[in-house]
Amino acid sequence: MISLHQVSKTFVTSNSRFQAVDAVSLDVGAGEIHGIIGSSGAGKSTLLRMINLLERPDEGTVIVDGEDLTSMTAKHLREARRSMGMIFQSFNLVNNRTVSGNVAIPLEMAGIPKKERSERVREYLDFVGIVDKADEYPSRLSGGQQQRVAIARALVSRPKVLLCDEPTSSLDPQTTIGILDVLKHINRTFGVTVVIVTHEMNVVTSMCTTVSVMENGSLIHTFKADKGNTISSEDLSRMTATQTGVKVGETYV
Ligand SMILES: Nc1ncnc2c1ncn2[C@@H]1O[C@H](COP(=O)(O)OP(=O)(O)OP(=O)(O)O)[C@@H](O)[C@H]1O
Repeated sequence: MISLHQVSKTFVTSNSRFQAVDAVSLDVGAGEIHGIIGSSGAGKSTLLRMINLLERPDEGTVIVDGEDLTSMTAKHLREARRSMGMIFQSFNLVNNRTVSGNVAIPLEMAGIPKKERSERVREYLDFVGIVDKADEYPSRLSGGQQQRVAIARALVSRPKVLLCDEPTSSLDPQTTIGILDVLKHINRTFGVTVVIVTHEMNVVTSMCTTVSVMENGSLIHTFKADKGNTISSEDLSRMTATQTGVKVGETYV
């Protein structure tokens, strides 16, 4: 479903250059839940953002669902991006729009008629369990509820891929479990391929079927779970703390 081939990214500022991602190749199969772990600054978010070309790689190719995003025109890329949803640690909701108004944004941009828009918004708010909050504003919701709105907004275009950048890092453990359940449910119900950047051990062990470990911009290891299972903590424990950047509570494994 996702194939990154030798992608690299260097950030250039007025007085420095920093290679965040260095010739990484990665394949994520359809229906997988793929974790990206590694210590802070290893290049995880940059790699994730290259999948939908929020960061355009300096070199290499990005192929999603058989299409080479790196060689597309801007118009074609905008269309291709509709098959990829994305959620963030900080939710990124529009505060002066209601919950429904937020979820409707991708449908408005795609020119979906109002009646169909309302039905789809309701369907996905129902799916994430917050249809009763449809007319509230984001500031009146808890962090977990806000992330559910963001998930509904990412799903409403019926994407094939969901990119998650530390989606539970600002949530408490109980709320995290609820959000992970929603993400697993999305994967099982719609067959959506999920790629998730995380620092949290329970995210990896409770849902990931494959995991990439990044260090200094390179992909240094990939784990695959046994068929039908998720990655075990024993597998991860073979890596050193600095390599995985994954923590249980405050303890790195
Ligand atoms: N837009 C940018 N301009 C300049 N440098 C950047 C930019 N984005 C990222 N970087 C640098 O690239 C490196 C990798 O960043 P990235 O966010 O991908 O790491 P990460 O592994 O996700 O880190 P963390 O776990 O702390 O979020 C960091 O040193 C960061 O400062």
